Amino acid sequence: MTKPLVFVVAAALMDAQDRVLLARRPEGKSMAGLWEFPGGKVESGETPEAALCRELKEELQVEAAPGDLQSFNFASFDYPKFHLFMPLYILRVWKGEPVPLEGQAIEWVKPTDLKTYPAPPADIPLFEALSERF
Ligand SMILES: Nc1nc2c([nH]c(=O)n2[C@H]2C[C@H](O)[C@@H](COP(=O)(O)OP(=O)(O)OP(=O)(O)O)O2)c(=O)[nH]1
Repeated sequence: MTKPLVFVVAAALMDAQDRVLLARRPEGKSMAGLWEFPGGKVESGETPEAALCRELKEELQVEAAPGDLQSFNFASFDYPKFHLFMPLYILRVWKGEPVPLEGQAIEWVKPTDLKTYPAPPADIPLFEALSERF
């Protein structure tokens, strides 16, 4: 049996000091307690960029424009039950102060400190790429 391919889009919101916004997955979700990039699954009929803007509004009350999402990197990771394909965009421009609307903790993190945050395995190379670049 082949595993499902799950298409998730994620954003590294970066502030003027190049700090990155991480969100902690709440209790009750898979991988609870791990720190991840805001984002979520692309729904049928959506572009990846529209899906990410929708997720940012739902999770963080942040308004972003698809054209402000800059492609940065991607994860292609084989989890036991599915294969994750997850483009990561950098976002530096948005409207509103991020508010955690889904019970998640959020933190602004210096790229070089990302490695100290426990994260889903798919995210580790993305944390490394950000800390090398910024
Ligand atoms: N948003 C986000 N998801 C990630 C990251 N890294 C990573 O492995 N994932 C996985 C966790 C989930 O399996 C999936 C995203 O699903 P989701 O955010 O739409 O919904 P969910 O947590 O309720 O998903 P699920 O565990 O119920 O499948 O991608 C990341 O950095 N950000």
